[in-house]
Amino acid sequence: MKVERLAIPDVILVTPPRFSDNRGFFSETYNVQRMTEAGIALPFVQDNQSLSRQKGVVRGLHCQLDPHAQGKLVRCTKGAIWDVAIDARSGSPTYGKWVAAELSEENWSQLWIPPGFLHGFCTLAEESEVQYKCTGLYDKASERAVIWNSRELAIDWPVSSTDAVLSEKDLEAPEFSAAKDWFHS
Ligand SMILES: Cc1cn([C@H]2C[C@H](O)[C@@H](COP(=O)(O)OP(=O)(O)O[C@H]3O[C@@H](C)C(=O)[C@@H](O)[C@H]3O)O2)c(=O)[nH]c1=O
Repeated sequence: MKVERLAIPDVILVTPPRFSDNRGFFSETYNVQRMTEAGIALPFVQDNQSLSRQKGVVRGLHCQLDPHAQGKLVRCTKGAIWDVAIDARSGSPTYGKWVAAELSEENWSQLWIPPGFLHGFCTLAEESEVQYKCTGLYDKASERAVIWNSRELAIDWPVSSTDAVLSEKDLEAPEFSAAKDWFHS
């Protein structure tokens, strides 16, 4: 399995091998031993899947507060997304910094986003399907969001503000400064 630490080293991009033959392919998309060796050691308790019909759908930037904070292992099983992780742990040397990776049906990569990070993605193709494992259960009261195009983060999104498609809830989210006390490193 290919393992790459990104510019924020706690964020890890992994690419499990795919074994192709005349029938199609086989892949171990999660193996606790290999993921632990790669640095993804927390136990997962919930699996999620979402489908976004259009290109330019933006979901995020989301997190849950402690004790319901979630680490997420994200992959794209159909289409393609641009996946973003933002360090929201105040006191961290990379606080307020972001990293991104393209995840697609084709490149088969997965992005590990630890607890204490905001997460969001933008679809690069129609009918994009995203699946992710979470280390914490959904807890509605603990959910928090930051506006996707927060000026304070200057994320280099592959979609313009006029073309992006967001939920009403996400359009009402505050700037990143609202997140200053959400997590501590
Ligand atoms: C996240 C979540 C939502 N829901 C429900 C609430 C709501 O009625 C419906 C849709 O929820 P949302 O609009 O929040 O879905 P979405 O905008 O796709 O939210 C997701 O975005 C990405 C970026 C993440 O990182 C995820 O953790 C999650 O926050 O699904 C659950 O039942 N369980 C869950 O774990």
